[in-house]
Amino acid sequence: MALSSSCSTLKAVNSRWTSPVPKLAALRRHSLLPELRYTPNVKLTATNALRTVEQTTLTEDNKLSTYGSDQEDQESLPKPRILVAEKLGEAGVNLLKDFGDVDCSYELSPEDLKKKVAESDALIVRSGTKVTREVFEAAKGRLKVVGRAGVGIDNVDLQAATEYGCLVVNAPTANTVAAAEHGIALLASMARNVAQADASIKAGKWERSKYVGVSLVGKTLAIMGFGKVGTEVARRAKGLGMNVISHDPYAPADRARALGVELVSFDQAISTADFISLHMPLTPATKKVFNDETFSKMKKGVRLINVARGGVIDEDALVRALDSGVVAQAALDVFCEEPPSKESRLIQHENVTVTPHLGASTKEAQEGVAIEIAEAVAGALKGELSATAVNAPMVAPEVLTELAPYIVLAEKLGRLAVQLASGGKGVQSIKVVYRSARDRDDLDTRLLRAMITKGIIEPISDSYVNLVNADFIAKQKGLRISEERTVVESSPEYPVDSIQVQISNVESSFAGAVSDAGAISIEGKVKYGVPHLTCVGSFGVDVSLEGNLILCRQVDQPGMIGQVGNILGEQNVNVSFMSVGRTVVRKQAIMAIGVDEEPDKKTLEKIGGVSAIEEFVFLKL
Ligand SMILES: NC(=O)C1=CN([C@@H]2O[C@H](COP(=O)(O)OP(=O)(O)OC[C@H]3O[C@@H](n4cnc5c(N)ncnc54)[C@H](O)[C@@H]3O)[C@@H](O)[C@H]2O)C=CC1
Ligand SMILES: O=C(O)C(=O)COP(=O)(O)O
Repeated sequence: MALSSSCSTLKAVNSRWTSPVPKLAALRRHSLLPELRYTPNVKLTATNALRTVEQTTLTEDNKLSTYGSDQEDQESLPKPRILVAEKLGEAGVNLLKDFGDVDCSYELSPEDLKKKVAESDALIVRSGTKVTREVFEAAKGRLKVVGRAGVGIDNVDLQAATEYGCLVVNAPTANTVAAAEHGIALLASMARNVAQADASIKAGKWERSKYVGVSLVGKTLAIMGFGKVGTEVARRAKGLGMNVISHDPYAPADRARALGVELVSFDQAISTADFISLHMPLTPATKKVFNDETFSKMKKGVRLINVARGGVIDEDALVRALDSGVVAQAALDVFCEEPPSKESRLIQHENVTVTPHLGASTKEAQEGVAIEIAEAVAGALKGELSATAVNAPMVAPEVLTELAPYIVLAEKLGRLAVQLASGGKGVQSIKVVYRSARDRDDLDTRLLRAMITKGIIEPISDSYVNLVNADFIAKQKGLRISEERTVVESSPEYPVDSIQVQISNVESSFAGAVSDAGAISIEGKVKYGVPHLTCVGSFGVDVSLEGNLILCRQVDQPGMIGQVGNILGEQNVNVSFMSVGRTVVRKQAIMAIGVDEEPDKKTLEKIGGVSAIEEFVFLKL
């Protein structure tokens, strides 16, 4: 099929892999993600552009290499090669075969995987294949898409993928029910000793009194992480007559209420539950969150189910809790190391039931996941935008160059705003106000909005947010993000004068950040290319957004800067910036202090102990 250079439909673009196409350059101009396909050695791609922009090193060469030249026209193009490295449902494989050359090679050694990716345009994996930096290095730019046939992407080195310009997509919805059902299966079989009794009877024994179980009805189940899987577990546990509570600092209370689930604090959840089921992602904040200290707060005889990720539990501490009887039983589908060592005391413990990461392993889920990932991978190879892309912004290079410092500002404002929110209600309603001298059509705020969303969501989830998936993720998380433009009389040479992020209907950990209108409100500007915080609540400040930040609200009186500066100095914490903002002289002021290091708890307590300081908060940027 021949295409003229005026062809602009996606359908025409899509035919590129299935039939000889003479005018490659024409297609490149119309593809939504052209750089994913035709520039194996590009320095800047849709995927790595953001990283490049964050480092503000976009060069003219980069731009040229992204879009190439018309000299690369070819007479015909081969089909893309897709390496499927783990068992994938047949429907998905067939879908891929319609589109490319599919190589299903399972259980490859790391060395063989590296050899194969050098000849593959796409790679599809589940949780058993580690897609490391070495894999991307070995691919030498050939690998354009990695598809994770499932939710968790902790086995893919996303930073390396981004650096190598490789798009990563996942299949976040098709295995939700399967994971929830497995959680319920483990809950019920653990309570009734099904696995232990089965092993006993097969060993020729008949031990009826040894395997007396516990009932579920009327018992309290704490669901840690009220996301897609947690919600489905709650629905099912309710049907079993259990009293369901949940801890999820970011879940909307109305969604929980609708299911008759009470959202409670972490300590309340673990100290009152008879059963605890884990459904939070593995993030730096949740790593080993179940440890000696938290086990000691649990009700003696609690039962634990983990279908999320092994890394949220300190496995040695769990063995100690099982030995002491604090945890009566545990049912585990996931482990810090998979497969776990045969000698693992945890695996061998008589009160532990284990399955080999089977949460997503139902016929139905695997067919669903296979189709979801096959469509995402094929779509990405065709140059379409993917709703489940986890690392791919796509904006014209010249727009990226101009927006670079504002992108950094936007993410930092999002990150700061969410850290100022507290209380059990969850963040739901966010308003972004851009003040700009530009015409509406002349300012593309998608990337800025995406970065604010990223800043808000990333500290509380393992979702990776970018231009492609920001709206999708925000919607999934129940976030409503509205944007407003205010025209100001400044120079249209600069795209944005200021960005304000407001979060309404939440309590704040820092009352000074709440505006007269009752919303958490912070505003920032770019000054000399550097993002600055310029307003907190009703207080004007001016502090560069680098390192970390301490905000103090105090009585406006002399000597405050000195006192706090001395406390930080004594602990060798370097102050990078300091700014004081006040509304009425000698009444109240806000002090914004930029610090290079993270002060320890004692230092922060000392700051809080200064008599004129009414409140303070430490924020990570
Ligand atoms: N065993 C298996 O085969 C499977 C495991 N999973 C795993 O289950 C987990 C949950 O998956 P989904 O529900 O699809 O994800 P999700 O993103 O829909 O839900 C995660 C929830 O955890 C919450 N959360 C974040 N930090 C938290 C914290 N510190 N404390 C409490 N809650 C917190 C989030 O707000 C979110 O609501 C993931 O880690 C996923 O990889 C998912 C499918 C199958
Ligand atoms: O989707 C997930 O996060 C899972 O843990 C499922 O993993 P799997 O695809 O079965 O290896």
